Amino acid sequence: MIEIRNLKKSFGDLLVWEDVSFDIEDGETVAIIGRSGCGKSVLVKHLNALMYPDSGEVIIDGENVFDLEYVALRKMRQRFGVLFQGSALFDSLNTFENIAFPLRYFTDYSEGDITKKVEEALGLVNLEGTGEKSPAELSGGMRRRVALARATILEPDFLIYDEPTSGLDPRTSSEINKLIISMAENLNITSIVVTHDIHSVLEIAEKVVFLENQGMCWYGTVGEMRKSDNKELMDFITASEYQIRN
Ligand SMILES: Nc1ncnc2c1ncn2[C@@H]1O[C@H](COP(=O)(O)OP(=O)(O)OP(=O)(O)O)[C@@H](O)[C@H]1O
Repeated sequence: MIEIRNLKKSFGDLLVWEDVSFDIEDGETVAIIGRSGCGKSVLVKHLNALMYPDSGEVIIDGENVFDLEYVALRKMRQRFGVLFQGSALFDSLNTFENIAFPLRYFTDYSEGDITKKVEEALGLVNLEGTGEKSPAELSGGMRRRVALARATILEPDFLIYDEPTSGLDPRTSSEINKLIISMAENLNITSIVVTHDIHSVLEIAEKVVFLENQGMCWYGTVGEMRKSDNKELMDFITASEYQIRN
């Protein structure tokens, strides 16, 4: 479980947000939504202490991540996988080597074990037989799936998705959303998804954190969001041009 308690972050005179508090239960999928620049990416960087707050705590399984020393910090960070915006694959490596990269870097698995794990991972994202292809030969949706296989290859407890469907057409976005759900279920991963895409939120998330006006404007389940009369939240959703009340 991740407990976010009274977080405040500023950069010089710029207050990004303050008093952000919410919980992420094991195995659940939480969406972080809000306008461009409201501090979604900054918030998720606090979860594994890639950024430190002005004040507040992030408690993972009882320990405040901002108190951890080098070895414990490294260990905690290894519990996180990240799916970066735009996939961030290594163009010079083929699909197999992109997925194998974290195994080569962080483990001492034999070549046979690496091959077995990468092939399993390719199967999980429905990309069997594409190991030899370079990222340039893949479609946007396929690249996203390779990135997902790479982000999960070390079997993280927590997976941060930064705009996982941005730039994809609705059908491909839906395929990625289904994979996010199946990854969460099959690998028992707790997922934190930064997104502008309300349709994705409705498809994949159990809880929603809405950032606005330098704070956490609304937090609740997707079911509660459908019925909410929070004006800022409704304005944001309406602006997203999606009728959730239908
Ligand atoms: N390292 C940094 N130093 C200074 N300011 C920063 C830094 N990182 C982010 N910011 C500022 O903090 C604010 C929040 O940025 P952040 O990237 O978290 O927004 P976001 O909600 O993820 O936006 P988007 O949806 O456009 O990706 C922005 O004003 C940004 O310029």
